[in-house]
Amino acid sequence: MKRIIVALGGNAILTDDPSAQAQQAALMKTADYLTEFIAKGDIQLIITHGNGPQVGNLLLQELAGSTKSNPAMPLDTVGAMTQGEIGLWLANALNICAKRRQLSLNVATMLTRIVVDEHDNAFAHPSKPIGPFYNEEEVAEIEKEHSDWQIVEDAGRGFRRVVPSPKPISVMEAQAINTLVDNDVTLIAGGGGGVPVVKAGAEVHGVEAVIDKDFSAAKLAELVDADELIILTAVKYVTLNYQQPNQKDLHEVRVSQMKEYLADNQFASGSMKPKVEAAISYAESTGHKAIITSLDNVSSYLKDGDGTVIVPD
Ligand SMILES: Nc1ncnc2c1ncn2[C@@H]1O[C@H](COP(=O)(O)OP(=O)(O)O)[C@@H](O)[C@H]1O
Ligand SMILES: NC(=O)OP(=O)(O)O
Repeated sequence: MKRIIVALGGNAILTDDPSAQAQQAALMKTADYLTEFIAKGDIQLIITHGNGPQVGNLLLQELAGSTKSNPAMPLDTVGAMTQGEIGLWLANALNICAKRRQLSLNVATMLTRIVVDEHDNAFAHPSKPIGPFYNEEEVAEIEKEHSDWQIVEDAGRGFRRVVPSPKPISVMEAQAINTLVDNDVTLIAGGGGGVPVVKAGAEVHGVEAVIDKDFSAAKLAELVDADELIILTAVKYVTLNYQQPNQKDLHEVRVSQMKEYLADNQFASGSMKPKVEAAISYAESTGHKAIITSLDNVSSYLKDGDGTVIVPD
């Protein structure tokens, strides 16, 4: 049986409608693709997912309802809440879809803490977009109310708040994760990139940041000695000259070649670049391949290997 880590991108969870009902419906579709993949491939999946829109939205709700006797929770705690929220929906959806396909899956969601360096440069340079998109007038209003927020333009799609996104160093629940995975659990772990924590001696405490789930997925894949890392997003291929007349799909690419494309700024920061970096890091450190493709292509990938496949040199 192959052990594969998948990292689910935004389109696997959120459509235009951020209601709980719509997100659960999106996750049902996602679970349908994933259980088809499991059924066709004799695969054990370990799943991680993003939380950028959800953590930002939940933080806004916390702030809007905050009073002295019922204060808003900090970002790390809100991140943990979104692990629970999305982990719950995804586990339910996987159970339903597995039953439809007569698959016997033992699904569990693990609240995962990921150790980061409190001196990571990312704390001085927030880069992770969270929550909704704003237009220029809305940004002007928000800046009056939240002078400490950093808001940036997000790839031509509008403006979003950005928060620090330190790199994952290690996984607090490493041993528990390996125990579950070795016992054939279909594990949802490291959701939202994991809750970022720092260690000070014997103490552990959460820090206000959001880790990129693609980097956490690569860490988890190394941890459980996965055969492959698959990063699922909205596009079937990573491309060169993205959205230019000379756009070119990438199929199988060696790590050294991918590094050259990275150096050539082919991949947008905050969207495709972290995926490519995570894929390179995984392929280099494990000698296994990493795949970036679309959710709806995941079963075809199994059949014909189609998608962007990053292979070690
Ligand atoms: N070179 C590129 N090749 C393909 N897609 C790219 C490229 N550069 C930017 N993108 C965009 O990046 C998106 C993936 O990033 P994002 O939407 O942030 O990921 P996620 O699926 O994790 O939410 C793609 O759907 C595409 O719109
Ligand atoms: N935490 C994280 O990477 O979330 P998104 O994928 O939603 O940005």
